[in-house]
Amino acid sequence: MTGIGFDLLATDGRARRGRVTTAHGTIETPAFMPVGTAATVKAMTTDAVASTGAEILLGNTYHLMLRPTAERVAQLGGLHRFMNWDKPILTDSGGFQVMSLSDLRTMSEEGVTFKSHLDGSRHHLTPERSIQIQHMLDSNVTMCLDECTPFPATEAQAESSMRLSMRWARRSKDAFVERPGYGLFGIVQGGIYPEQRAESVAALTDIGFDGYAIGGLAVGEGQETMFRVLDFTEPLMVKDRPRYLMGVGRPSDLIGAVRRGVDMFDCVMPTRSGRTGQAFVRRGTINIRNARHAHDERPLDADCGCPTCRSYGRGYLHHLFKADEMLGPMLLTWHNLHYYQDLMRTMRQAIADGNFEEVAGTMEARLTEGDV
Ligand SMILES: CNc1nc2cc(C(=O)NN)ccc2[nH]1
Repeated sequence: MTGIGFDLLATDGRARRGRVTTAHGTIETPAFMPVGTAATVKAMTTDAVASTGAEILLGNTYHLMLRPTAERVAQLGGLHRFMNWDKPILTDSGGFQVMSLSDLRTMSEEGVTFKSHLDGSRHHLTPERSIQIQHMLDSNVTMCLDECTPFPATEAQAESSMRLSMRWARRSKDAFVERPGYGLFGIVQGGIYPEQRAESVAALTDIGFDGYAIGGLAVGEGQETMFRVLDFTEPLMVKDRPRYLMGVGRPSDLIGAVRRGVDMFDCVMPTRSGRTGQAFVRRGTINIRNARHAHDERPLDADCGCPTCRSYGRGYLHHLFKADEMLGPMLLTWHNLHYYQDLMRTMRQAIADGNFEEVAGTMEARLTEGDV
């Protein structure tokens, strides 16, 4: 196997059931990737993450290049060894974080220069450097360095930004070291504009990648617009390679995007909001800090089999958050990641069974029931 393998196992409408094969194991798709920003999925051990059913994690190049540096991670055996995760890892290119976290950024044809949000030190990221860093991290899935076009953007701005990203995609591909079980994904840009998205898909397909991400979404455009962009972009994409929708999303986003042919997702929602006391459940969301949970001995979700729901009541979880006890964020993170994996597992089974629309429709209806 050169690069990353992908088998399309079943389809149901535009929804797809597949399997990605890497040097560190396989990933059943549709798949959700927990975000492990600084070589840790916050508040979780890697064993706990594996117990939720996650088969692949996301690492952030921006954070790791600043601290502890890619050289240090390589010296300590690569990201798998460093963080004790022996399954697949996808790393992003750093581009999105540079634009959203760093200070004093200057963009040029060459790359992006920025100051670290940690200590103000200056750094330079080019397609070549980003690919090299991801190689040093021993990432199974490397992402091209691109520019995530801001929202809103005029069509001319989206076109110019996308074309820069396509030139960087070519440079990323030229810098990538091919290894069996390791792959490089291109990233489709083009804003909300059909012609720009089509040009980007064609440019990336012509270069040739192991998988294709859809970038530039979940940047404030709203769910309806995001789905509309998927509706005219996904049909243009090759069917024999994974599609990865970056930064998405809430449960209703995941259901709608799987329905539209997306295979892979990453999002900080289950982990970040878990740490703030927000639990995702089959009937919507619960903010455990709300006083109405103080005396409630029920679990977060009666249909959930996670360690949190098996052993702890809402009243206890409410107490942990009010007392600012670290077990609170741990237990809610664990529940949310488990729930997200249950959601993906349910969708995988429904596509294989040929009843995706019925199952998805039922889940979407329950999500709006509220009063959880
Ligand atoms: C949370 N929303 C969100 N949108 C993203 C878009 C990109 C992208 O276009 N990278 N090239 C990356 C991460 C994202 N996260």
